[in-house]
This record gives sequence, structure tokens and C-alpha cells, in this order.
Amino acid sequence: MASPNMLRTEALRCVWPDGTVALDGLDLSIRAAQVTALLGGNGAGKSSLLLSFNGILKPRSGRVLLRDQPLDHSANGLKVLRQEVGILFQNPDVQLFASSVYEDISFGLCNLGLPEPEARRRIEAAMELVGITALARKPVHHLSFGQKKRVALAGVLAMEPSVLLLDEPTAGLDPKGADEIMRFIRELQRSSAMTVVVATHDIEMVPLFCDRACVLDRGRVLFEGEVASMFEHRDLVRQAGLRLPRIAHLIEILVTKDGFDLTGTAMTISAARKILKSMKEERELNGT
Ligand SMILES: Nc1ncnc2c1ncn2[C@@H]1O[C@H](COP(=O)(O)OP(=O)(O)OP(=O)(O)O)[C@@H](O)[C@H]1O
Repeated sequence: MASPNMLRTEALRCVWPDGTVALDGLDLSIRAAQVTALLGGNGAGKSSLLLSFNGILKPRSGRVLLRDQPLDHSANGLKVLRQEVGILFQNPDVQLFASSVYEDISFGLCNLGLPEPEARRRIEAAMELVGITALARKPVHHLSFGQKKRVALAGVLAMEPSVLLLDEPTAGLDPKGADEIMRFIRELQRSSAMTVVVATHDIEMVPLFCDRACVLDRGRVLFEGEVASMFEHRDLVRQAGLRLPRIAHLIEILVTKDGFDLTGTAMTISAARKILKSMKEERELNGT
């Protein structure tokens, strides 16, 4: 059975104050308890869409619905919304402003007026989750970029949101850090049934960590559906300025240019290994 929709847009049109149309009549759905990749070239509208999900960018027309209820853009409505829908910005410097890591993570919770023991429990749990407990007393301005990103994420997670919006979470991280953050988000999403939306240019991680994909182009939806199905629409992928994962591209070249008789396609190394192993077994059976 398909998951219910957590977020939905109806003919959503968003225009920045300078007149730039960022989203141009968008109709799409974000399924609950899944990881959705938001893809598209530079300026396609990914960040603008995340900002509209969080109520920061208000629709010029159309609407955004959370659990089938239109967003309430009043001051109180936004306060409630931001407890439920957390956003990690691409640049952690716009998100961090307190003097120490601990204080920064506690900022959003202080605004909720939580009792001190509950706030402390949440802060410590969030620091533990993202692996920054040892940094608790460190000044934020002494942290590396990757550490700042984890602190900003801990601040979002301490609010215990049911929807997590991530704008380029792996940008600027080393390969190990990028892999760790995506694995961690995937595990967290599975254990807590969180809904996650990831705007990214990191196409390699899409088949590894995402269930669905939504491809934007000039503020419009070009594709919405399962990740595997998106990669089957190769023309569309390329039209949107995207590419296949390297391993899928290699398989494509082996079949189309080098005449390899491979059945199926592969988006990940483990899937490619299966295909190549089955080809080897078939050859051995046929004695070729
Ligand atoms: N604060 C702003 N003021 C005016 N225009 C903006 C603002 N932020 C974004 N835009 C414009 O809105 C459009 C969509 O930008 P957006 O940042 O949402 O795209 P994106 O898909 O996230 O791009 P990228 O992959 O480069 O981060 C672009 O034309 C951009 O120039």
C-alpha cells in the first residue's frame, strides 16, 4: 500500500521580492515516512521549494498542505509548523549563532519553553545521535565546516520534527563525512518513521539512500516517482541537467557501445556486481 502524503503542493507559485519566479505552478506530493530526493539543475527551484515547505517562502498563489491541511502562515501557525518541519540549510553559518555548541542546539528548545530536564535530555540525545558530544563546550566559530553542519543538524533534530528538510546535506563534506551523514539520516528515518526531503546534486547517493525522487526544472515538476523509475527515464534525467550514477553509465556504455549482453541495469556497485556475476555464471554454464 502506498504511504500517505505528508506534504503536498497545489498549483504552487512562489515569486521572490525581486520578481524572480522560483516555483511556477507546482503540483507534487511528498510521501510520509520515506526519503525523497529533490533533484534538478542550478536554479531549478529546490531550495525555494524547501523554504515554502517550512513556511519561509509564502506562495504568491496555490498552496502547500501538511497532512492535508493548508499551511497557516500566521506567527503562531509558523511557530507550530517549525516544530514539526525542521530544515537544515546548505550553509551552516546561516543557522548557527550562539557562542557554544550546546547553547546553539538549545536555542530552538528555549523558544518552546520546555522544562529544563526535558530540554537537556533532547540536546544530549541530539548531540549523541550526530556524534558531536565531545564538542559540546566548543565555540561554534572554532568548528570545521563538517562539524558545523552536524551541530546545525543536531539543533534541528533536538526539536524532534516529523519532517526533515535537508538542503545539500553532503555539499562541502569529505567522502567519509558525506556517507556517514546520509547513512545516519537513513537509519534515523527508518527507526523513527520520519519523512525526509533531500535537495541534492549528489546523484550517487540517490539510489543508495532515497525511496522516491522529484525532478524540478525551471520551477516545474519534470518527474515524480520511484528512484528506479526515474533512472529508467534517461532522456528526462539528462534533460534536467542530471546524469546517471557512474556505475549505471558504465553499464550503459558496455551494452550500447561494447556489445555486452547484460540483462537489467544497475544503479549501485552491489547491483552491478550481481549482473556481472550472473553473466560469468551463464558463460561458465555454456562453456564459453
Ligand atoms: N533570495 C532570493 N531572491 C531572489 N531570487 C532568488 C532568491 N533565492 C533564489 N532565487 C531565484 O529563484 C530561482 C530558484 O532558485 P533556488 O535557489 O530555489 O534553486 P535551486 O534548485 O536550489 O538551485 P541550486 O542547485 O543552484 O542551489 C533562481 O532563479 C534563483 O535565482
